[in-house]
Amino acid sequence: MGNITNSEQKSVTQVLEDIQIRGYATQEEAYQLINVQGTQLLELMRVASAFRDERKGNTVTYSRKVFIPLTNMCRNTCGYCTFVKDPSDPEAHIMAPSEVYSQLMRAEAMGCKEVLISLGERPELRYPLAKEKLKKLGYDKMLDYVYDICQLIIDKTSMIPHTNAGALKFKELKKLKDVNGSMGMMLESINPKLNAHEGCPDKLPVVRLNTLRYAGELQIPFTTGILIGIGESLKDRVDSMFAILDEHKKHQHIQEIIIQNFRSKKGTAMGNSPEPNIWDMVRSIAVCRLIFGKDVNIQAPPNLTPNIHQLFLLAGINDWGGISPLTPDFINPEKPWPHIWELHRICSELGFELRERLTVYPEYLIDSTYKREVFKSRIDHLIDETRLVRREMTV
Ligand SMILES: O=c1nc2n(C[C@H](O)[C@H](O)[C@H](O)CO)c3cc(O)ccc3cc-2c(=O)[nH]1
Ligand SMILES: C[C@H]1O[C@@H](n2cnc3c(N)ncnc32)[C@H](O)[C@@H]1O
Ligand code: MET
Ligand code: SF4
Repeated sequence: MGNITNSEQKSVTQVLEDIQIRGYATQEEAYQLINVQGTQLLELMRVASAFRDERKGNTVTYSRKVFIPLTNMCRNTCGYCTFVKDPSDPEAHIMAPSEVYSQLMRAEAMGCKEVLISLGERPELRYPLAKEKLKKLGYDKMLDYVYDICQLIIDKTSMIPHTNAGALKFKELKKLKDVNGSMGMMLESINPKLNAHEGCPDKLPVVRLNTLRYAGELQIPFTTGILIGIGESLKDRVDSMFAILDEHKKHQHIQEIIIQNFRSKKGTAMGNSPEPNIWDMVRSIAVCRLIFGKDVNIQAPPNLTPNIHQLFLLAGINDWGGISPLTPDFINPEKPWPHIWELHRICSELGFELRERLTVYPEYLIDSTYKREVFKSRIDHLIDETRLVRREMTV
């Protein structure tokens, strides 16, 4: 790790000047910046903020969404997750199409434009009971059901699906691409040895990185990110960001990076693990901004750390992600969304303007191979509604 008192190293001020001139940070520079303190931290935040301002102006966005937790059964057992339920748990479920449908109707009436489908990964491969429940709905594989639910959303509503089904194979992504505006999966961390991910085949970094690569090859506008505070080192944080950058450089498809803080929950393997502090978040956001440069969209969830939203703005985010007027964050249900008017106030106090956006960022609709005519007209219509500035849309 970079040691800021090492006489052979450039000063933080010098490093930040170099980054400003070049327009992005190198890996060595990021190692040096990920742990800065005091005034140097303020300098880091100033440069990260300036990068954000240069391309995003004072606009900060959010997506008005409804969350559909299609199933909470999962073949993984992440040490931080309370969303996952064992099939023997009375709360374990697969949502029936009629349940999904009635939520969709409510969401549309409330002005939601994104449907976030988020679910446990491949439960049918681990649990006979999950397989049986799925069979009753007429499916062998959970992902085939996901496809049909996305199709239902397209057919019956004006909302746009965004699926986060975790690690997926090329063929699975290829199929889901046609029925999603954008898709997502958190890398979590590049470190393959975290206790948090013991016994989680889908959390192996190589498997997650493959998913990022396939999504790139398929030109799917993709949301990914890292979890802060699950046992990774500071170096791991930087390395995770560079692993994402490598994939993005190949295919320019990463529409958004989420810097998400681990929240410790009773009853989980990590129930007694310490949570990251706000400065871990601030440094990670600012360093991420400097690594990825001015164009990238950086999101930090507004419900996982109440009361310090303005620090995230000063660290360089330009997005709050999905906020729902209807459903809780099922992954962190004990953390309510701030009211949208409250977020408006928080942003405007610092001179930022909060605007609604769609699940897919308009500048990422650049793939002329999209055969998804349905999304083009829908997105045109919704963009008018959200007052979003259309930036060089080519479709
Ligand atoms: O409510 C949530 N939304 C999550 N979202 C949705 C996010 O807030 C936005 O609504 C979408 O990414 C659209 O930009 C994710 C999306 C991804 O693609 C990958 C991971 C997440 C994680 C969360 C999450 O933990 N909670
Ligand atoms: C959908 C995403 O939610 C995140 N996730 C799951 N559990 C937690 C938690 N306790 N705290 C913060 N984020 C969490 C993971 O990063 C996953 O990829
Ligand atoms: N299981 C998926 C993942 O971890 C999405 C939902 S997590 C509660 O990436
Ligand atoms: S975080 Fe996702 S992959 Fe991990 S146990 Fe929960 S639902 Fe499964």
